[in-house]
Amino acid sequence: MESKQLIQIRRDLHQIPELGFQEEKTQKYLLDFIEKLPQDDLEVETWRTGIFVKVSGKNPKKTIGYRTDIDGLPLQEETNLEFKSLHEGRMHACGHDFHMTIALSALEALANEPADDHILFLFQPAEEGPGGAEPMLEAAPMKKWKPDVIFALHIAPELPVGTVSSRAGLLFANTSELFIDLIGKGGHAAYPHLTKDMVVAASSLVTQLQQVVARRVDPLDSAVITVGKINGGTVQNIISEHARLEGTIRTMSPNAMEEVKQEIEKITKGLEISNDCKVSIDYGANYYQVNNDEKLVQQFSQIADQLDVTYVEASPAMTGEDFGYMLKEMPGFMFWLGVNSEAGLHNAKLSPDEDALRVGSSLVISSLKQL
Ligand SMILES: CC(=O)N[C@@H](CCC[C@H](N)C(=O)O)C(=O)O
Repeated sequence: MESKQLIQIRRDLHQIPELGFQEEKTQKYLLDFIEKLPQDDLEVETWRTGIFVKVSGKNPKKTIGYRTDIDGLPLQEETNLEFKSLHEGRMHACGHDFHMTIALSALEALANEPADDHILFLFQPAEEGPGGAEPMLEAAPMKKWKPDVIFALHIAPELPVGTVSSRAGLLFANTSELFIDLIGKGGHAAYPHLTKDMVVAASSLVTQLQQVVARRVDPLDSAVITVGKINGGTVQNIISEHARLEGTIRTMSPNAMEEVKQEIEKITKGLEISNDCKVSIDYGANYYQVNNDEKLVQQFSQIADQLDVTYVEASPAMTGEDFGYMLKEMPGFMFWLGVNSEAGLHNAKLSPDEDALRVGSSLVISSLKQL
């Protein structure tokens, strides 16, 4: 696909970001594109707001899967791009517009000239939440066309264009969302002794949660607890009877995740006693770690080399990806694609360099033909 078309597709998709399992316009855009491709070797099935596309191989010995995520984030874009998001409070701030464009360009190349092996493209909803990969694995088309190996990419703002990065073994962390509600007793700001102030309890809880990471997790292992949002109270002179924390937990092993959760439960039990309140915890969506297959990563690094793309050994990251569930079921890998943006992932000013589309596209097409 020409650079001009890659850029146009990316910009079209950038303008219509939608949240997990609400990607109706995105699905329609993708289906319209797929419908215009040569259909001889294609089979297409929709699943919720996602899509499976199988391209039959000429001399198949296996099926290679390629997955892209398709959802956006609940974030108001703050770039001045002429093609900025048309959806208020929604943004492709995690690069899924890039991911989808590269998948479409690879699909077009394969539909025009099928590889030897069967190729299965997965356009997966809800990566940012509540998680589309795990239920998509149970979908009938996945059972029917189950890949032998599978791979995916993620943009990396901190890497220059022309660079990719990956590693054998653990690439992305285990994640769990964290929602904590605290219920006490509200009242007049001047009579705190007659209330159970949940703003004070929530503040203390945020600090105590950081102690789990600093004092409960083995320093040679690692974990993150981030509280991204706190809600509580109505006005300045009313003591709040309710507060809510929203956050995420990240660990390098499923065991560490269980340990962190047990510690959080102990702390909240203590908080109930010391603040005379009720605390409830909801762990929301949980993602399994991304574990890359050593042999496939090595093959991929050689393909990058052939295309004069610089391959850099990655360190494990605390980002999460529900693609980890797919890698639990079949061998494969994920890699970072350098897109050189000063603003990082989940930042309202993220602006990846569109030259990376060409690099990603040629790498994915070559990998689909050679793995
Ligand atoms: C690549 C990336 O940024 N992924 C997200 C996955 C979100 C998982 C879930 N909603 C959570 O917040 O735990 C990430 O935040 O790492």
